[in-house]
Amino acid sequence: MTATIPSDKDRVIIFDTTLRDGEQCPGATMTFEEKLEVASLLDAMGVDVIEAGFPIASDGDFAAVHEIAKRAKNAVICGLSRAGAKDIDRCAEAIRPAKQGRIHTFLSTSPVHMKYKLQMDAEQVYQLVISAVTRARNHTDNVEWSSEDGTRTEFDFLCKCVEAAIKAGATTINIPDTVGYSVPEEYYDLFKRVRENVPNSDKAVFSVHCHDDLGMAVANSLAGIRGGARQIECTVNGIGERAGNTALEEVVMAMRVRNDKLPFWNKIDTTMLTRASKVVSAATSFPVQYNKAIVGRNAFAHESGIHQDGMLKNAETYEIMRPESVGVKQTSLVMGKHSGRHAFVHKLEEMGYKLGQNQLEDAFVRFKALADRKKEIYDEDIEALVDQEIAQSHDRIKLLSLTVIAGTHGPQRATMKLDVEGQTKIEEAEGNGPVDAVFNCIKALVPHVAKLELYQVHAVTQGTDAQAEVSVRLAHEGRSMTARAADPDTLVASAKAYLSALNKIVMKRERDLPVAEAAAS
Ligand SMILES: CC(=O)SCCNC(=O)CCNC(=O)[C@H](O)C(C)(C)COP(=O)(O)OP(=O)(O)OC[C@H]1O[C@@H](n2cnc3c(N)ncnc32)[C@H](O)[C@@H]1OP(=O)(O)O
Ligand SMILES: CC(C)C(=O)C(=O)O
Ligand SMILES: [Mg+2]
Repeated sequence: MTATIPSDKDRVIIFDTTLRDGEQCPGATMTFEEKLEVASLLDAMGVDVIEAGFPIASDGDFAAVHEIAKRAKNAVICGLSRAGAKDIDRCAEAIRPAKQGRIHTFLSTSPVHMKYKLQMDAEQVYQLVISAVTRARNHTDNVEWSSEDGTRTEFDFLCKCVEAAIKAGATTINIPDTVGYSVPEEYYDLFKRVRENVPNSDKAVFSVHCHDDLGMAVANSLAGIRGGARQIECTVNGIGERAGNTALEEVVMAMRVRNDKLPFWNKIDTTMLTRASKVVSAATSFPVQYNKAIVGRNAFAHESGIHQDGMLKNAETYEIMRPESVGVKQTSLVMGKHSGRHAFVHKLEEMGYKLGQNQLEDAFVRFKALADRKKEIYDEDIEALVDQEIAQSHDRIKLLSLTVIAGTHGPQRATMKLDVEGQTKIEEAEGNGPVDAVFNCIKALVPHVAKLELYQVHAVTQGTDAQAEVSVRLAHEGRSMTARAADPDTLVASAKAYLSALNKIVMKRERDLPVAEAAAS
């Protein structure tokens, strides 16, 4: 097999605008320190161009761009500016310390933007494109020009502006889908046609910049690359104006995983993607949706039994990339109501349990019952459940059912059904509180002289649906018997814990006496 050497013509420049377009979305403002942290991570991750801010916007934005420009080791540091002298000069000053700096100047070219927003005619816009790029070019030879609202721009006018911008010295031409309006075929076509129609198009790198208003930012970006663009403007976690920008982690992994259909490459160290996502989420306080591609908490998690079984047999059954490739330690098989026996056994083995077939079957039935009632099943839940299963397998007294009436109007009343050595017994009792009623039921069903020494309740995990773990200590014949039981219902856990302690007493004596006598003695 011959290894394919990636060629420069297929190299895609990753232009990250998390700190500029990303920060533009309401609520995502980052502090100076947070911006430095994000920039340093992007630089280390292999991002080619970091758009660090919009220097004319505020002194804070200027300072952040300036400091990032000083610190960047590898990336080109870029600042955004409108098409005016003041903006461009301020931007040039901000990026000055960078080893490699870029001025990114933009101007709207669509009829609606020109008429209503800029209140300029096409000729004025055309002249302003030339003067802005020329001014930027006087500061640096790395100039990007964007035709804002490019996808709603009249085609001939777009080509005319692009040609003029390149002639004036722009080295990168960005045609943004500013309002997320385009569809992949159309965006592909746009780049193909602009590059074919603009005579000097070979003198610039073309760039895509997509918004996700119709959920097509990633698909559109990749279509633009197929159409000849070689720079993708994107943000970590896809944050940005309105519905956001193209998600960096998604385009990067799409090109890695589907290189057969998208034969392009980039320099990103993909093992840093998850960390970048977490850092940006923390800096912006924007949570990452659980099912977000690549970096969502469920991106490598499986709860359904059929999927878990497949994953245990071969990871390729349900995963198209390895979690390690994006910096996630390992696939997680989440135990829940959709899990099956294969995953349950695997989980038990991981936790160090080896159960016999019958015990396993019982534990699985109880696990399913618990999962039906509880949103998240933690390892501690399974531990409590299996420990109980093991402890109860030899029990002489078993709880069959329990109903308790509690509330503000006492006395509280419990109805309990027990299996006592194979015999079903039912009793009803009142008490001073529901727990007392439950324990009185037990005393009525299995009369005994053991005294309750301790009763304690803990939550196994957090949340109002957490299992309650109850400890009970009974004093009998000068010795204490302690037992624990867990259940999402505190009263059921209380009954089970009491019965478990009682069972221990009974077991001690059962070789000599029948159960009722043993308990009564
Ligand atoms: C598609 C995009 O993402 S574009 C980038 C959007 N990002 C931002 O706007 C964030 C930073 N912005 C800001 O801090 C402020 O808007 C500033 C500092 C840039 C300007 O503030 P102000 O001077 O108060 O103007 P304001 O924001 O109210 O209006 C924008 C002005 O810029 C003009 N303008 C808009 N785009 C451009 C452009 N590319 N080139 C020149 N002028 C432009 C508008 O026509 C309007 O001009 P007017 O004042 O003559 O009507
Ligand atoms: C400034 C430009 C590139 C932009 O963000 C857009 O058009 O969406
Ligand atoms: Mg944008």
